[in-house]
Amino acid sequence: MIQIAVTGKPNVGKSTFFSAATLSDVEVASYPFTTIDPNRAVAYVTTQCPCKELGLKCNPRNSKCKNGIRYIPIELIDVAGLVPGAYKGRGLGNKFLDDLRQADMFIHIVDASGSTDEEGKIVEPGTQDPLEDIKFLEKEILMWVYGIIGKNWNKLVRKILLENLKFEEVVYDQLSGIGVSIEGIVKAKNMVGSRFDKWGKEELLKFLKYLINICKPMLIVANKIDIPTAEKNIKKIKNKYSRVVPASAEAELALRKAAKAGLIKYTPGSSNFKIINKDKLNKKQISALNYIKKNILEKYGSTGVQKALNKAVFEILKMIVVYPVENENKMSDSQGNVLPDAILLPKGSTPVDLAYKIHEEIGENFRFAIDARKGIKISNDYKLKNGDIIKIVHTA
Ligand SMILES: Nc1nc2c(ncn2[C@@H]2O[C@H](COP(=O)(O)OP(=O)(O)OP(=O)(O)O)[C@@H](O)[C@H]2O)c(=O)[nH]1
Repeated sequence: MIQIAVTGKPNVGKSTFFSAATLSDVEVASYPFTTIDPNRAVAYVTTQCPCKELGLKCNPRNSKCKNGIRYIPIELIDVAGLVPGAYKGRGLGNKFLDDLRQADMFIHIVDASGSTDEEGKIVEPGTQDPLEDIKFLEKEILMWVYGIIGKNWNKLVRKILLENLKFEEVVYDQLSGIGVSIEGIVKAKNMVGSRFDKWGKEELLKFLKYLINICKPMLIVANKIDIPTAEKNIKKIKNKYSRVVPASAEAELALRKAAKAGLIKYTPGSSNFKIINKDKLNKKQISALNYIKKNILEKYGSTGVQKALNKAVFEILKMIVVYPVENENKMSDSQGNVLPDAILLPKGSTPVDLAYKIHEEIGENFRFAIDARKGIKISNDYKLKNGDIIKIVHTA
């Protein structure tokens, strides 16, 4: 399953974001992994389920479908203990970096309203610059990676030259534990441009910065947009960073709780909700809902929480959703479950990649694939598209 680390200094709303993202009124009881441990839980990305377009009633197994929206599980890791100097082991530094090691990317939550200082203490809104928090996290991660490879750098360079080794393979050996790839190393090296044996500390840091951006991409969630001072700061953050989603984790949590309690009808990510049980709401609750509607949903289009998850998976990690079926006429598995599984795959994946993702044996015995919508055989180098329904034909 895709793993996303949720990071940020204390009091920015990490736990609120985490609770909101992992609270669902879609029936999740059948998932044994809903709460993995206190710091890990299952959240969802959402996409249109093909059931609506095909006029079918689906019976999902690995995901859920509600009103034609497919909820596909991903794992969130709540990474606590980020304080300056984490890379030196301060605070829960090592735990923090260890969590990050496993993640495919991270969502960095900042207090866009500027009301928490660098240690996480509450201050007057608008007094703290959220850009400082972003720079600080980038530095922590960079120095952590530098700590792994920096002290041996000259030795490694000599080894590459003397033994005629490949740069990317030697660097990969050093850094594979933190989830980097050979392609990422080559790309980052090319981005620095100059010859690696001439690099000083500055170039090495530059290389590592590029490498982190490629292998551990970051999405910034500019939280607390319900506080007016956030607006100006969001412009500032967006001027400097391209991957930013304004959000109000608190508003999303309130809406999901109200939906779960049957008070409102609300689809995460949408720009509205409908009150269905007004009698059960008190004046304060109605006024809070009105505030959310006017100051968040109408102004920003959504609370940003679901948008952040979807952007992380579909835009930053570049995933697509493919639906494997065994019976291409009924769009079902062998037991008749229609569109049973929604599989997340990297863009550019081919039918054989899907086969391996379903099961190693199916991958090994792969023969060809059929596009179930068109009922035709597709070539083995066909690049799967988002929403494709595919039958894999394999030897027994
Ligand atoms: N106004 C506003 N407050 C929020 C929002 N999200 C969280 N908060 C508040 O910010 C405070 C801190 O939220 P938490 O979710 O506990 O923050 P955290 O980052 O997990 O903090 P630590 O557990 O200390 O690391 C709480 O009082 C939340 O109610 C938001 O979107 N808007």
